[in-house]
Amino acid sequence: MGNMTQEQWGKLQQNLLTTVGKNNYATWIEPLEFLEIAEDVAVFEVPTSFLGNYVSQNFGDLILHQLSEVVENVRRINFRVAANSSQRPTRKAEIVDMPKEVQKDAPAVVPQAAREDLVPGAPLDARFTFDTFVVGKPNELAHAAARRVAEGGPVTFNPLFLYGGVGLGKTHLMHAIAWELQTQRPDLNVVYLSAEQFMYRFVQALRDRKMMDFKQLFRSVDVLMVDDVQFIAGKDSTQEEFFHTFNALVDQNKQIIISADRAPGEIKDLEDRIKSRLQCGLVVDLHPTDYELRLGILQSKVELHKMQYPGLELAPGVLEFLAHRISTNVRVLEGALTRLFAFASLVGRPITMDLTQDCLADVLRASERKITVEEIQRKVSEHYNIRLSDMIGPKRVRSYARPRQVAMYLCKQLTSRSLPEIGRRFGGRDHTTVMHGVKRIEELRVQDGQIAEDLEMLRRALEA
Ligand SMILES: Nc1ncnc2c1ncn2[C@@H]1O[C@H](COP(=O)(O)OP(=O)(O)OP(=O)(O)O)[C@@H](O)[C@H]1O
Repeated sequence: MGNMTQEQWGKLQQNLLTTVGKNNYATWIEPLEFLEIAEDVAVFEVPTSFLGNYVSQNFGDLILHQLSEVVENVRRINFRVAANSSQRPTRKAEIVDMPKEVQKDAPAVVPQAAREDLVPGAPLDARFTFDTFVVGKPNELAHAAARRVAEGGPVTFNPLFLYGGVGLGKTHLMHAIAWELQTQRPDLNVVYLSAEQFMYRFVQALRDRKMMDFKQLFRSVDVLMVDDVQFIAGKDSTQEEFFHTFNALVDQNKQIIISADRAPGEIKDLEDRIKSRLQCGLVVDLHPTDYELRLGILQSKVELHKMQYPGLELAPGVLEFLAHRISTNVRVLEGALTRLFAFASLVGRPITMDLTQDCLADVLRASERKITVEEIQRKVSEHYNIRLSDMIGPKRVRSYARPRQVAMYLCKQLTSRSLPEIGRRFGGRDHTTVMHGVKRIEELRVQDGQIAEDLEMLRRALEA
């Protein structure tokens, strides 16, 4: 039988720190208090049984191995939960200044879902599966990446970062991944929640002095999905905690999936170190829908409505009309269809073109297409295969200058922006520069067949 002094345990902890990394160490090893070696069992005190179980499963062998180099005949480790652990004085990690989110952003009453201490995830929507997700050109890459992650195989890109405008299917894809993983890999602990819920839970843990539980909970998931991460921009303490959670999981090679309404680099008030972390894996965007995708989505949703309202007739051309006219986002498209079916069934008439126009007059008016300068810049930079930042930036080489002029020309043609306004959105250029650019493209349009063709293609893509 051997024994170990606190000093030896201190040294051993140092070794463990280098082996498991700073984050894991702070979360899992530091809270262990060495008590004694009784017979061949090394006994540690832990603040919660959860921590004990986790350490035992994930670091047990490692600790045992390192212990056996210092003391003879240790064969097992035992974790004893500290008596009165819930009333124990707060540990170092829990003594945190209340962040400003607590006073400023968090509501006085934390939503019910956020109070379920031991369940970090939010419920999944049963309708959001891969089966119901319609794939088209604008979302095929995001869909393929989501499918890959949903296989639950070795982590190849971490994180998967999905971004795109409102209502384009980010949440749908994330839920689909979660459903699929739950079926294929029930052994994995998959957690989905919005960045807002992450913040509520963090704030609640601070208030209740349960930061250790919070950290353990989030660091023990196998797949973490955080929706709408732009929400934590400007919320310093939440960002800080998110960053640590993120790093701890990446260190353990656990899959992370993040969504946002824009690319990581474009989220304002998000710390640079987080931005760069978010860009480390695969960043894919969901493009605005095109006509074919909208029609596909409508056709698939119509099947459900027909089941709900059997016998309701749908005149040919109505879906095509809606796909053409409502191009804002899928949520609006779905809402329009639901309303149309409900209305037709109430008045007991078939869904004709006339009825559609009556019933949806406001939606149709509201979604009259307004093309923005940003959309034009994006489409044109994609078309010429240059980065958006180079199009807007100061470089004057021909390979950037020509696309820039094309984009300026299209802004003049397709938006109601003035020349000085357009100049401002192209990196603060003068209106005379814009004027020159527009003139140059007008000339080239006549002389150069390729430019004329590019312009036509871009215009059609923007007006789709
Ligand atoms: N490709 C698609 N196929 C089928 N349904 C879709 C598709 N894309 C979006 N939807 C539907 O559109 C609605 C909005 O999608 P979702 O909530 O996933 O959007 P989001 O990108 O997360 O938007 P937000 O930025 O508002 O959170 C959902 O009902 C979803 O099922």
